[in-house]
Amino acid sequence: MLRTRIKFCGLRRAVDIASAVDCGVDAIGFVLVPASPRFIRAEDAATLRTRLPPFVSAVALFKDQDAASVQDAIDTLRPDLLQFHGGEPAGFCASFGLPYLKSVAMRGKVSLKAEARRHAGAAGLLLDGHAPGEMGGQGETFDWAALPAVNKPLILAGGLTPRNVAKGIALMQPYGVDVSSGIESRPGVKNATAMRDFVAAVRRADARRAKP
Ligand SMILES: O=C(O)c1ccccc1NCC(=O)[C@H](O)[C@H](O)COP(=O)(O)O
Repeated sequence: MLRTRIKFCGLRRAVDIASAVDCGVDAIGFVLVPASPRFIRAEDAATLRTRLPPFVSAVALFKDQDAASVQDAIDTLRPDLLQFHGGEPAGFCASFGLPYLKSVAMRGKVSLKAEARRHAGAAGLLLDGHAPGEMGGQGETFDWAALPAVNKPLILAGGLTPRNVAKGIALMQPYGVDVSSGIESRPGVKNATAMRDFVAAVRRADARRAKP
């Protein structure tokens, strides 16, 4: 059976980490972008990271930060995966020697094939609903349609909620889904019921996907 991978992003509280892990999430994103309302210091993220059991990954998010700040945060948090949300070139993203996701702002004209070529070294592309240059975590969807075949895992993000995630999975058949504001009470404060409903909706969509 297909299993859409699930990442919850922008967690800042131990209680939210515990709820997310209980739901069966695959990855937790820590937003290390100082301008974000979900910003968490790498030291605090490292403390929360100790609560992640085996097979739940820690993802460190950055947006247009300099190499020294990114490296400092990596040294402190020791994430499994990096996620770059700005205009970072492929060479910069790859220079830290860790697998990375590159976000693609889906507002405007985008060629996913060109992005996949540009970021040939990326572990995957994260398709987000905001405009180029904006921060992620805006709760904005984009025009969902069948995805072109690219030789990279594609992660659907941007404005997902427990109510619409099944539709996104059915239309786009992504490798994974990523959600932040759709499972929040307010920025950085997650809602346990919404987290549970989100995972349940993904699993129902997976069960439908598996049917011939
Ligand atoms: O969440 C932020 O504040 C943020 C700031 C700067 C760069 C990225 C950020 N978040 C990324 C994400 O949370 C997700 O990858 C994605 O954008 C989905 O967010 P949402 O539309 O709120 O579900």
